[in-house]
Amino acid sequence: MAVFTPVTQDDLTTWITQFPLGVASSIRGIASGIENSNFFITTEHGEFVLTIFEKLTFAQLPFYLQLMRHLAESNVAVPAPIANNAGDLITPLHNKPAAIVSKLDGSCQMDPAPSHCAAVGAMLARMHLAAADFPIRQPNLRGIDWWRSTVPTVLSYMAPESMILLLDEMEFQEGFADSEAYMALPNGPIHADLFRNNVMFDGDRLTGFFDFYFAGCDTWLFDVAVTVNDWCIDLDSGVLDTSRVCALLDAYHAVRPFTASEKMAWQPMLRAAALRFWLSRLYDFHLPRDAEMLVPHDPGHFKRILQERIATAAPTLP
Ligand SMILES: Nc1ncnc2c1ncn2[C@@H]1O[C@H](COP(=O)(O)OP(=O)(O)OP(=O)(O)O)[C@@H](O)[C@H]1O
Ligand SMILES: N[C@@H](CCO)C(=O)O
Repeated sequence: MAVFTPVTQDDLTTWITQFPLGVASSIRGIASGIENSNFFITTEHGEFVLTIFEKLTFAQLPFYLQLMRHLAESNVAVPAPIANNAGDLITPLHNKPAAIVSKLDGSCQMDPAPSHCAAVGAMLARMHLAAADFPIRQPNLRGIDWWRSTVPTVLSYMAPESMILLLDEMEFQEGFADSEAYMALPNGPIHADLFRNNVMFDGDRLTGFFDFYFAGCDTWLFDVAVTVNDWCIDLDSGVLDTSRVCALLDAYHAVRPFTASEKMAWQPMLRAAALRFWLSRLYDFHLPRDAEMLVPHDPGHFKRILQERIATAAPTLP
């Protein structure tokens, strides 16, 4: 159960008066999710999602909420943040930052077909283009600087064979990050965590991307690689499914054509995207916040994906 900070109906009834949403009639904790406390709330104006941020600070949050507002205003389907009567998108609740956003219709597609991957690829490209003129800059907080500081922390928990893989990959990624092809990659605000569980579909219609709380400025190709590494694989083996990869990449390319430098950087970027989630899962597994409340994601899943990307070339970019 991922409600770290409980909110009662009484808490909500008082707090909601600062929003133009009328009286709140219900609140229900959302069990899934590992980062924040999430609730579905119903008010006189409809259904919304209330999030209490457990780690992100008041200083970091404007980037995410303003980005979602910017995208929603650019007709990219994402939850629209609701401002309170003073115009603030982030307001304290139980001494933590909290926000209300619109609720997306539908449910997550956990067994995607090529058509779902194509819808995700096309919208990802539209999102990158729409976010390009977003004025706030905040780095991807799970980028290479975070990898550098996290590797020494997790190494002591790892078996020798995994340590060697991790250290070798870090060395490879340091070289990649210094390469001319990397420096030439187009960048801007990215979602950075666009897994199957962060996209809603109503039937076959994509109704929105959500959970922007790992978003940051980074290369667009990293976002594509994170997405492909989750949407286009066999979950047991990590092996890429060519038809889903091609559907996603072709649909992305039709909206925002890949550049020559992106074509050169594709294979190492898939490895970078695997490394990022192997590392965060290792960290959460060995240094859990509250061991009683969470079943940590399996780090071995992304170790397998990394090994597979090293061993087998992915379909090339169109
Ligand atoms: N705007 C929204 N509209 C509809 N449902 C939502 C929305 N935001 C969150 N949810 C629901 O809440 C669940 C948890 O949300 P979310 O993924 O943002 O949590 P989280 O703690 O950041 O999780 P994680 O980082 O593990 O993905 C989602 O799986 C989804 O069912
Ligand atoms: N998508 C991440 C969880 C954080 O949102 C993972 O699967 O490790």
